[in-house]
Amino acid sequence: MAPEKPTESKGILQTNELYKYILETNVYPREPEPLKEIRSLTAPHPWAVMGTSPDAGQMIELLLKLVGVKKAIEIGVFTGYSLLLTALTIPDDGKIVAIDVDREAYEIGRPVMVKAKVEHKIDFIESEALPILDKMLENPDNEGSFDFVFVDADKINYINYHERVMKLVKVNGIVVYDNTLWFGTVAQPEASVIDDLKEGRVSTIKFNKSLAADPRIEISMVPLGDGLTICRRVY
Ligand SMILES: C[S@@+](CC[C@H](N)C(=O)[O-])C[C@H]1O[C@@H](n2cnc3c(N)ncnc32)[C@H](O)[C@@H]1O
Ligand SMILES: O=c1cc(-c2ccc(O)cc2)oc2c(O)c(O)ccc12
Repeated sequence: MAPEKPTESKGILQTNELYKYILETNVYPREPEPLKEIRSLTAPHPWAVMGTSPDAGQMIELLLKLVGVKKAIEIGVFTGYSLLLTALTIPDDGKIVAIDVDREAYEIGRPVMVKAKVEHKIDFIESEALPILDKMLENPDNEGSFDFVFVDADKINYINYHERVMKLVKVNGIVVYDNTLWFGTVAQPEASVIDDLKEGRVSTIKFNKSLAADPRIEISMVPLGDGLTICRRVY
């Protein structure tokens, strides 16, 4: 049986009704209007499923506030749900470096960021993420200077992003990786996984193992959306 995609479906919860219950009681009533607007602008996009789910977004918002994030990096922007969420949450003099190869998708959400008066906090860079992270590391001022990093891009590069991100985030800073359950396939035998998900399954399993063995971080894997792994840089 093909795995269900997580948006508007139950993810790893027991039922879709339970997921609907969580959204309707806890999430939608508190979701800021500009985020609702980005969701509806994104809905017709053929890859709308990639947008951060609002329940995962709520958890990220809580983390941003708990840590008091001022400087952030986002790898994987798409139409900008998580980017706008971050921009709305950090203070007016906060900054987010947001990297994505796809400017067209970003342009779908950008008018909402302008209307919400948060665009001045955003530095969108249209590029592959790895060379940008390497370039950022050439400037010693960037080392250990970021409070928060959200990684939600090509899963096969998560291992490569992690090494760079560990140098950019400060001690006690937070890094969140999305899709660390990869549609539940990380716990399924390869033979039962559809071809489209096989490559992501292998890289996600390898990545999860490497995080679990990394002494520089404390971690918690949260079964929200498609799985979020929250890491705190310890040293
Ligand atoms: C899952 S979507 C991001 C969703 C986004 N965080 C949101 O809340 O809507 C993944 C994004 O990663 C981007 N991407 C994929 N490979 C990339 C790479 N090597 N460098 C930069 N961006 C990449 C894609 O263009 C896509 O927009
Ligand atoms: O269905 C997807 C696909 C992706 C994805 C695939 C390949 C890339 O290079 C980047 C992203 O990401 C997703 C995602 O982050 C999500 O939360 C749900 C679905 C998908």
